[in-house]
Amino acid sequence: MYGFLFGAFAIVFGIVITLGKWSFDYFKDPKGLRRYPNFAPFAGITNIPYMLLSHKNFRSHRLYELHSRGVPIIRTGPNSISVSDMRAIKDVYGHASKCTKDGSYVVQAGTHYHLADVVDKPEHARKRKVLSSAYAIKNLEDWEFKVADKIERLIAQFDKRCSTKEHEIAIDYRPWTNFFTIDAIADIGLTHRMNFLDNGSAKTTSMRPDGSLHEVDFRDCLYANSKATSVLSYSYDWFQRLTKISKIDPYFNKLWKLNEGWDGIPRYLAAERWKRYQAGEKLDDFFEALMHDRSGAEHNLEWGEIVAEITIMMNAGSTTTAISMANAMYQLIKHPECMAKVRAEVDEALDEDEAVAPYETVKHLPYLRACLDESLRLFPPISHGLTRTTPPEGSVVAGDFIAGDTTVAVSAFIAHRDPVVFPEPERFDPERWLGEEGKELGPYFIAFSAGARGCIGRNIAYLEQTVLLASMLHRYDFEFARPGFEPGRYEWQNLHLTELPVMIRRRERLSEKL
Ligand code: HEM
Repeated sequence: MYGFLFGAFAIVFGIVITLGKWSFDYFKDPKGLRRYPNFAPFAGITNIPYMLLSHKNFRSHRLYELHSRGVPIIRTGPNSISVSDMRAIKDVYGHASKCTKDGSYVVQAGTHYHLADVVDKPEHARKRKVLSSAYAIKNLEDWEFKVADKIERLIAQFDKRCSTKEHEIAIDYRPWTNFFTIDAIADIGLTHRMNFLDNGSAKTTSMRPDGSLHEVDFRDCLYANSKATSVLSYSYDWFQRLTKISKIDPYFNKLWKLNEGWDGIPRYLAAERWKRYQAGEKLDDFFEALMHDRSGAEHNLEWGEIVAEITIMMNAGSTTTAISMANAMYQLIKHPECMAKVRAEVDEALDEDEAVAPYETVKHLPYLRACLDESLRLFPPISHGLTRTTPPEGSVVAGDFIAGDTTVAVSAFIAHRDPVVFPEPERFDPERWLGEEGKELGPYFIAFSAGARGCIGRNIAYLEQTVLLASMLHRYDFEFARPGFEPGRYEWQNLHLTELPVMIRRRERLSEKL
């Protein structure tokens, strides 16, 4: 009885002390952050309101509403701010910026950092050098046949699912874009066949730490990680404890279990590829570039680092591009005048019976690229503000001095809606990207972030998106399976669209020839 009372008293005492300290820090305000409005009550005292926002809502949309009222800097947590002023892009992410990735990357890292979560600048530069040969445009064009192979497999599936005058079939385009990008990156990166396109499913093998294997769903596992970390990673100091505590909740418990399945997928893929490497197979892929440079000098990476790099490649290398492909198709179906224009451009460039668009032929089609960029502008697959910390001496961000070790973030979703740079920001308007005026938008387009930590996979993303979209539009007509369809949007670590139910028909001009 006394033990129970003592325990309850200790918990209440702990809560009171913690709340007291948070409030004391808030009013003491050593960094001068109280001058910025809180996005919600208590946001200046604790990260809990932002974590709740992240759990329940589209956080960048909420911040956008607040910034649109003419507030350039909003406090999102005791030590974090969201900035909508476009000058902040250069100050926070630019090559000359002294800001670095912040604690949210550190708490989510595994035993070894990978290219995307390493914070230390020299260590990042070392990794980027190793990986840049793998991601170089030269390799990329050599690997185009791997992408073309995936297009052929997708076409084989879509041909079977085409609607006809007699028989209408609705398919969800969204998962197919994911099967496509996962199959493609596994082949480019590891010469591994996932066969998701052939199977129409993301079932795959995961390896437990003890080496035993089990079957999991790639997308379910990866998205579970994305959902859980998009909430909990905003509490840096408490992340590990919250991860344990959150397992009491059935929702989070399920996510963390699925996340174990996710950890096992790159572990399995790395082990399989390693066996082939050990057996002396010479394969032309990303893994080979991880092992040694072009002259054959070994990189001698630790096993944990190799698995970490494969993890980020399979994650960042598939999810973002798949979302982007589904969004572009959604926008084009929704805007038939843009669809007609881009299709005319593609048809003009391709032979009538060409099924897979060669990259060389379609990569410079201006309207096709403009459609992709406009879709990325409106719904950037990484939409939330990427968190950076100011250097210890502080830094000027958008004209304001921000004290050292403060988290600052500019959301692509918000920046891309600045009406001065992007007039009528909610309008899908590919024309804005054309000509000289279009080129001037470059510094404000941050779908791939910017500076030294900008996306290394951008070339792969454009290769896959351009070839896929051109091939699809050349072969099929698309329409929403439900007239007036609008997708739901979930913002986890990525901004997902729920589904994209469409009907596909072989274009008459082409099918007549068969
Ligand atoms: C449309 C597709 C893509 C979009 C919108 C995108 C977006 C981004 C963004 C915003 C970042 C910065 C992340 C941060 O600061 O936390 C990033 C980094 C990165 N992306 Fe992508 N990405 C795409 C495709 C890819 C692909 C296909 C790959 C790999 C094959 C890839 C691999 C990476 C890696 C490794 C980084 C970390 C780079 C570094 O810190 O040096 N991405 N990407």
